[in-house]
Amino acid sequence: MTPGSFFDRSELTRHLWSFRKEFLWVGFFSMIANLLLLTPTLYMLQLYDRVLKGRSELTLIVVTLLMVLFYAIMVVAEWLRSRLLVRGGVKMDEAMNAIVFNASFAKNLKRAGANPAEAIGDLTVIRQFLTGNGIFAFFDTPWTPIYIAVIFLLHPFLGWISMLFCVIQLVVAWSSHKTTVDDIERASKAGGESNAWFSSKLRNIEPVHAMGMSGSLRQRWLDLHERSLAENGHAQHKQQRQQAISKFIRYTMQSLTLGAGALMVIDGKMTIGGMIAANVLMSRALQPLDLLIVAWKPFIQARDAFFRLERLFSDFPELAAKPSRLAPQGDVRIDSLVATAPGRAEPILQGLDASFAAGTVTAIIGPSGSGKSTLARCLVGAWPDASGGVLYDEEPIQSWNSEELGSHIGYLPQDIELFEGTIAENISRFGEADPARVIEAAERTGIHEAILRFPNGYNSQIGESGALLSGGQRQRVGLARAMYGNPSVLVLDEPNSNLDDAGERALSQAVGQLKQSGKTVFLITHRHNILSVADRILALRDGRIEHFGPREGVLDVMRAQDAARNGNGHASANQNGQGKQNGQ
Ligand SMILES: Nc1ncnc2c1ncn2[C@@H]1O[C@H](COP(=O)(O)OP(=O)(O)OP(=O)(O)O)[C@@H](O)[C@H]1O
Repeated sequence: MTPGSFFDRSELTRHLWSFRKEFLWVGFFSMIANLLLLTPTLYMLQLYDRVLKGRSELTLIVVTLLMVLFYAIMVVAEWLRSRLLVRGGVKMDEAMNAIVFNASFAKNLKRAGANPAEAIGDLTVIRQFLTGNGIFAFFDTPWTPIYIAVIFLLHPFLGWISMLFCVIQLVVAWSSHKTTVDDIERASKAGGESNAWFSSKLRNIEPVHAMGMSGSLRQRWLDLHERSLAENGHAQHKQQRQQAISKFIRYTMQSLTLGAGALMVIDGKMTIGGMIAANVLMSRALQPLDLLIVAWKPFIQARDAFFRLERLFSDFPELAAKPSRLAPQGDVRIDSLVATAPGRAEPILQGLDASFAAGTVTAIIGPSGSGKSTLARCLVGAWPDASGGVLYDEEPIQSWNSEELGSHIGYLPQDIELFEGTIAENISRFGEADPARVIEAAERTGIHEAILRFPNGYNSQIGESGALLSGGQRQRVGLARAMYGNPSVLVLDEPNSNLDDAGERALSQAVGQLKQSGKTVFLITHRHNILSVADRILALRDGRIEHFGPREGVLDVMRAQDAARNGNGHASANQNGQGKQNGQ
């Protein structure tokens, strides 16, 4: 069998198609389970119409044994179909999770504002739908007509009544679902918003406490919470009213079937056994319809999740692995680099050109908001929405295998961004830790001794985002992570912002060693004492290069400009050297 056009339309549908065998088996077991659901009806008919009339104990034993056997087969069939679906769901998850991870990773890198865990959540929603009870409704509902057909065999009048009742049941359940679904969704959204708001404030509890903000924040939360309570109350009220109506109609229908059967018995058109059997069959026929209505919402959620994932895969397809290359030598060039943040239209960097030879240290300076961190992100390829380019060894950064290149880059972001785990795991970038290299990196940043003083040394857990470390320790662990494995290029965004004098000395020493071993280092800083280790300075202003050249030359020009701004106009840039240089 080849996939039909629907199953051929995307990677996701092709994966679904690969589970067709499992679905066929589930259909087969559903058929057995549903046919054997007729067991109580048949048993009852045999008891009333054969055993009791004939007063035959042997018949009773035989039909009872058959009944037990049928129930056993039915239960095994139900168990097997559940097992198949659970296994299929897990297999589907396993087949898809790496692709979902990569695609959602690529999406988050491009659009920082998007819900980061949406795609993983979507995969879970689909798996839960496929392995939950809801999907059985879709396998069981087609059997409702069979039950009704058997009722028709008992008596056509009862058959018509049961058909009518099924339609009523569907209409009632559907209208009750329709009346309540929006309110339930609003209530759950309001609850989620109120909880999310509360949790986000708990994460920043210290300033809240220190600056006495809890009263006003509590008032804001109470507003949200009260809205959530009101929405919940409203939704529950509607749900209960609908449930009462449904209950009334269901009980009435059940008894009316019995009453109609009794009428048939009085008229001599049916046996008592038939009357009771029809009643049991009626409730069997209605059961999958009930389940179908309950399963409808998860089905819609799974369908939406499915389409979202399809869109994600088509927007961020798995790219063929880029060819392996030797480690970069460390020559970096930026070529007419125009870059902006994900989701922002106006460019932040406005056409930068510069080259940085291996074995040089460049300090990137400039006022707040001038684009230093943006340049750092472009240099490490974290913000790929750039035009122009960043080239490593004269090859565009996009043409490198990003995981391979990443192992040759050391990056310390401004917010440091450590991960929950041990110190050793963080330093070794959660790869296979080489203890000697972990220690070497820690020693370079001067934190080795401090780590040894922790109760579990390098195996100490650092908590979420490194919360159990001090600001300076976090920064040094982040620096050690950047230096781990001797990368060719290091981009350190404000590496000394939390360091004490000893830390700064260790950093300067480490940068000196990196330079000597031919590494290319970028230091983004507001603090001028670290500038002494830089060979060159690149000064940014409003996303453009204001100065770029040897350290002393640029510093002289800047001093002259400062002096001119402060009224000592005689110290001009021309007297003092290079002005804007080309970075040679
Ligand atoms: N994620 C983002 N989305 C939209 N705009 C951003 C984003 N990140 C930065 N910007 C904007 O880009 C500009 C440059 O920011 P950037 O962080 O690169 O500056 P910076 O020179 O590193 O500043 P600082 O010295 O304060 O860290 C700022 O105007 C900022 O508002």
